[in-house]
Amino acid sequence: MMTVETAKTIVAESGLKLLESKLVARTWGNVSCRTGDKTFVITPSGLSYEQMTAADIVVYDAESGNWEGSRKPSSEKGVHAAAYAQFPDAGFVIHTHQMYASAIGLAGFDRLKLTDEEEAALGGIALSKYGLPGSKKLMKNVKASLATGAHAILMAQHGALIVGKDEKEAFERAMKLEEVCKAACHGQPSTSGQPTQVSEGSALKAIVDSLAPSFQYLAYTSHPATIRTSQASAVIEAQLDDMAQMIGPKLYAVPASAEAVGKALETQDAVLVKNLGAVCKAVDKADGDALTLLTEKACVAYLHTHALGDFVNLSWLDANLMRFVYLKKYSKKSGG
Ligand SMILES: O=C(CO)[C@@H](O)[C@@H](O)COP(=O)(O)O
Repeated sequence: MMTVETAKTIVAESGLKLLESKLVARTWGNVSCRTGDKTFVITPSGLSYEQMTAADIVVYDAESGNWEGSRKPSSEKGVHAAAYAQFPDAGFVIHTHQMYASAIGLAGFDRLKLTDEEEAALGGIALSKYGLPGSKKLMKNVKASLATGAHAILMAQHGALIVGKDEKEAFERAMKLEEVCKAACHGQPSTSGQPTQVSEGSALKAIVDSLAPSFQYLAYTSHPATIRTSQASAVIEAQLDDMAQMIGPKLYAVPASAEAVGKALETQDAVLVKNLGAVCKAVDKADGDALTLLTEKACVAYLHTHALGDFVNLSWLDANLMRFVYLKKYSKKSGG
């Protein structure tokens, strides 16, 4: 078993790897490494990965529920503990909000056709029922899925939990999971059977440039899924936790004019711009990058569930509760 200090260093570095590989946005997701039969080290709750160091990593005792560290442990420590309890040989656990696994976690899981090699590489795959992030209900549902023997869990309407014997295996499984889910995802506009008008990036940029003086920071994206969704619907509802939290219960599409986009951004943090993509109102580049990634993911998820005719919107209460908690609490944590 590696030393606690070594484990803390690996976990801090893995958090940044999670962000850089776009398996998460902002401070979502979490990483842990086993240090004993009932103990592991885990990332703190709500801290940005760019500034995270080994000193921020928390030592958690799953038996007593006690923890040591200068920061509170991840709110998802329960699902990590469940993974280590289920698999004695588990050495590393990551929770992601990865795009395509999140889409398949919404719909189409029963249509996944994995080869024997893919199934073996993942260590088995299962879909767990929904529970609010950090809740006992979520932990119970993930625990039930882990009990099937699967090491890759799609957490419905949330993300994924991946278990490995070490960091290398856990990350390889996360990337393999994204690969097989992307292949099965209908959120790629080209598979939606309709032509996608590739945006005139300059038209979107012209709108952003004209609005820039009125906002602290504007980010934008012309990801094909945002264009396709802007053409398909005037509003989409949150199907995934992190959209509800960082964008809100609804994402609206408005006409491609500076006036319409500017007006929408007075009350919304992200807006789809018809035929062009999406614009996000942020405090800085990191915030803007997170918002554009979540907007792209929400659109991929919408196109996927729309193609399968299987919408799974979050309940009004859950979506608004997560938005409230995010604005009042979680969004304030990033800097520690
Ligand atoms: O979605 C959430 C938090 O809202 C969690 O599942 C996770 O992604 C991030 O939680 P922590 O920052 O680790 O407490």
